[in-house]
Amino acid sequence: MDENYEWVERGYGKNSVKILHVRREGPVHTIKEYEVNTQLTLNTDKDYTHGDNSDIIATDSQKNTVYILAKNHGITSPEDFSLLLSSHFLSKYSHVDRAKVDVETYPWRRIVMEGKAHNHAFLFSPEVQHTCTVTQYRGGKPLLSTGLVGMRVLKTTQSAFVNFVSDEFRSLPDMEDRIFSTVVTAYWEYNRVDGVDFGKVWMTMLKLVYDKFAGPPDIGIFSPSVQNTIFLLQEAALKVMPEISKVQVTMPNKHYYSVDLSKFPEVGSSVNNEVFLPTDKPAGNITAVLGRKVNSKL
Ligand SMILES: O=c1[nH]c(=O)c2[nH]c(=O)[nH]c2[nH]1
Repeated sequence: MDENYEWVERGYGKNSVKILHVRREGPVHTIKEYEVNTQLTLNTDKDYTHGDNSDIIATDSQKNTVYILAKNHGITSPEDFSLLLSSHFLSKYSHVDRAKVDVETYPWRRIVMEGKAHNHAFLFSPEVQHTCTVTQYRGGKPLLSTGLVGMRVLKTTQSAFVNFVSDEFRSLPDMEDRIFSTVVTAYWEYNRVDGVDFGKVWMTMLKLVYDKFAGPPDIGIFSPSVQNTIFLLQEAALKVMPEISKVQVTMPNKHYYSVDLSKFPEVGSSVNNEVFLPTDKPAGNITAVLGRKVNSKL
């Protein structure tokens, strides 16, 4: 390669390897459906610079690896499966410098009929997506991040937005009681992967989203802003899950504006707290990453 150039990024793999794994324990079956991306970075660049393929682990072989490891080891969680794949690629091929694996899960849920869980029938339940990414360098610890993605929620009260900057650009009135709707996305990084129950962490994060967005079923929880709700969720997540090092939460503010019906005499009241205009775009884009301080004891 010309001495004026250097690699900024390099790697190759198979994207969107679709797999359904069925675990059969007598009549009770359990399924996992995933889309897996693999990416390997080699310690040589001769494949790119010289057309020398002798070190290439074909993307087709990477795809086969996904199926073979699933068959031989089973699948418990996307995190465990990604870790299995990344460590396999590094231990099997000594010329692989970095392995990266992404998993997107398909949200199947066991069907429950009259309170009884079905043995082998499932419902596609796309309320919330579970994703994860593992990046592992040779000789290094795997860096694992999990995503809780696309969870659309709405509440009709216990949300306000007042006392923000008032200047010549402001048209929004103070809102003491408004609709709050968002699509929650949370990504969190683990500070360790050994002995972690990833399924339990996932369920805990889901419960915290309910706790901090919705609150108790009868009275809810007050939100003075999307920013504050994001922080309360992040703080609670770091508090109750020591295995998490940082958490990014994004909550686009999907606005619902009260329709102005004040000019219509046939509408008895000038107050309208029933009819709203859903406004998906533009949406407020509110996000933050909260991490632990270096040397933090918590
Ligand atoms: O919770 C909110 N935060 C904002 O920053 C903002 N900006 C806005 O127009 N509405 C809202 N709501």
